[in-house]
Amino acid sequence: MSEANDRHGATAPALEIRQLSFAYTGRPALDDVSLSVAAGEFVVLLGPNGAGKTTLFSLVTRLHDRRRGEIRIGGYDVRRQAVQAHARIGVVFQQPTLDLDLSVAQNLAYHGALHGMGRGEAKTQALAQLERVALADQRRTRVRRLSGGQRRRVEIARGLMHRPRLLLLDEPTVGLDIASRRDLVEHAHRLCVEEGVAVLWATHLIDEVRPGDRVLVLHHGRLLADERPETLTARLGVETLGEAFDLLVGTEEAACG
Ligand SMILES: Nc1ncnc2c1ncn2[C@@H]1O[C@H](COP(=O)(O)OP(=O)(O)OP(=O)(O)O)[C@@H](O)[C@H]1O
Repeated sequence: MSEANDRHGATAPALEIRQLSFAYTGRPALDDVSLSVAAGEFVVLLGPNGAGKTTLFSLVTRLHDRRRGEIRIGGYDVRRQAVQAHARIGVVFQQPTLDLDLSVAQNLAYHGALHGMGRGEAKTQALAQLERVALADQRRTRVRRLSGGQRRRVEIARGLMHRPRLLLLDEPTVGLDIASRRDLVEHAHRLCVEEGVAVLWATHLIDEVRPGDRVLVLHHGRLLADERPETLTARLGVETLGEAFDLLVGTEEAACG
């Protein structure tokens, strides 16, 4: 979708957050967070439980809205230009949100209708996205019969049906085995390279970070690092990203993996 870029210049980031702060009934959950994700970029939002990752996603998607700061998607302000902004986001939530008693295709058709897509367009997009995640031949299967990894792939296909430029994934590998986790990480990287989709991947698992990924370390609602693993380890004078993470957030809260 180049419309946002046409209007806002080719350099409009897929996501831009400026000085974002948010509190749940007086308790700060995000404190002055600024970040930007370029078009087609893969960025890991790494933080232990309670760091504020889900809260940040909730503010981008406007599940919560009482906050300070600015959020733009593809150059569009999520409050003042909500329709344009939200047409450009796909989301895979931490908790699975598929209807287990519907088929894969029915789940995707429902999403297409929610996004105002015609039936024909929704069907075409659903098939194209299911092919990308190698699940086209399962489209008539009830979701209940799929494995955890397959369900997550269906959610990614669904999140991309309306052709967003930014895909938010909130701990998408929770509960999956190692091979399925690796497949999902690889798939998300391919989306960036082949489709130009920007991906913000939230996790507490260090082993989901790949060399070359940009890593945002979030802890107690504050952004403590925004750099490549190799830059971060060199800056902190340690060997591994795990050691760097321990130093930043404290060993007692260190991510596993
Ligand atoms: N609805 C809520 N009401 C009050 N406090 C909340 C609410 N949701 C989250 N919090 C608190 O806000 C902080 C950030 O939580 P958040 O869920 O955003 O973190 P997270 O990084 O996504 O963690 P996790 O990986 O455990 O989901 C935590 O201290 C959490 O207890």
